[in-house]
Amino acid sequence: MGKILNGKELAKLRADKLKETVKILKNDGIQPLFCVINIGDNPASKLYVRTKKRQAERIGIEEKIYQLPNDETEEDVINLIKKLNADPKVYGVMVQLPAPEQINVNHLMETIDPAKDVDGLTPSNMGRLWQGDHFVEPATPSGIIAMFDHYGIELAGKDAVIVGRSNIVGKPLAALMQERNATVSLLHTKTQNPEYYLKNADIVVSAAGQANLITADKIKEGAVVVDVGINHVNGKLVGDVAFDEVKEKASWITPVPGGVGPLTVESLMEQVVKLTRRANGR
Ligand SMILES: NC(=O)C1=CN([C@@H]2O[C@H](COP(=O)(O)OP(=O)(O)OC[C@H]3O[C@@H](n4cnc5c(N)ncnc54)[C@H](OP(=O)(O)O)[C@@H]3O)[C@@H](O)[C@H]2O)C=CC1
Ligand SMILES: Nc1nc(=O)c2c([nH]1)NC[C@@H]1CN(c3ccc(C(=O)N[C@@H](CCC(=O)O)C(=O)O)cc3)C=[N+]21
Repeated sequence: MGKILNGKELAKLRADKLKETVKILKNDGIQPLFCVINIGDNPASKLYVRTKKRQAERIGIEEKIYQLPNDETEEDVINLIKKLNADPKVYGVMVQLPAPEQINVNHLMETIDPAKDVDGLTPSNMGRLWQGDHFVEPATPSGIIAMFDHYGIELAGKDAVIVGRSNIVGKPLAALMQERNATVSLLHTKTQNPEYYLKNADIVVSAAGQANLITADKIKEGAVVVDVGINHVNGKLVGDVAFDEVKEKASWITPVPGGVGPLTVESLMEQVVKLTRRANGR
């Protein structure tokens, strides 16, 4: 039976350490502060923004939320980002995704100062990630790598499959895992024969947003299974993995909730502190 990759517990461990670092900064008069721009009234986004704020407060980080209406223009959001870029008290700027359709997310990402890019999603930081010379990492991939490190899960030479190729999860995670010498396949809805890749994978990461996508019959005995998916089925929060059956076949598995989610939030806080320190030359 698979052992549990306890993201919640690891997130707490890392947060306690980070809190100490923040305490030292604050003693020296440096207050880590980041801003989250949330456009529209997507209930899930509002929940995430609140979860982040709670976690930030626990660590001693200030989070300022800019809640914008659903019909906000791209130009207005860009102007807000420019204002935050210019504010020396602000060390991080991020846009909660998804954004309403009148907004081209790439245009927003191009506007965020790469030195304040806590989400690691600006073109230059995404580019650096693939060049192997990065400073910030997108939160979810960063949390997943921290989890592999903590539990001693070796990536070198392993066959890894990531289901989903989004800019916030699949693509940056592929960069980080291949940097650790895994051989990475990125699967998506046009993949001809997903079963072929999954059956051979030593490590499976699912970030598709489809409940029960990964069942026991699809994976290799002893695979490491990481579930990024967040789905609501009959009022219950589940991932992409059929947890009860897959845990019998996997060597390691993340639960949902309590797996990747808490690590995502914690990793974001790590990036806020990293950028705050860098901006202050420490
Ligand atoms: N726990 C956490 O911290 C986080 C959780 N999430 C969750 O992860 C999930 C993915 O989010 P996000 O990364 O934003 O991705 P998107 O929702 O933007 O995209 C989903 C990706 O999965 C692919 N996909 C969907 N269904 C299948 C399928 N049946 N077979 C193969 N590929 C499939 C899509 O392929 P195509 O490109 O061809 O459309 C696409 O690349 C969501 O449930 C989200 O809520 C996201 C971020 C953080
Ligand atoms: N610019 C941007 N960056 C993101 O990183 C980003 C985003 N936009 N948009 C949405 C997704 C999703 N995401 C999650 C964060 C925390 C949990 C989380 O804390 N989950 C808890 C459960 C929460 C609950 O009960 O609903 C858990 O899995 O244990 C989940 C998902 C970040 N995302």
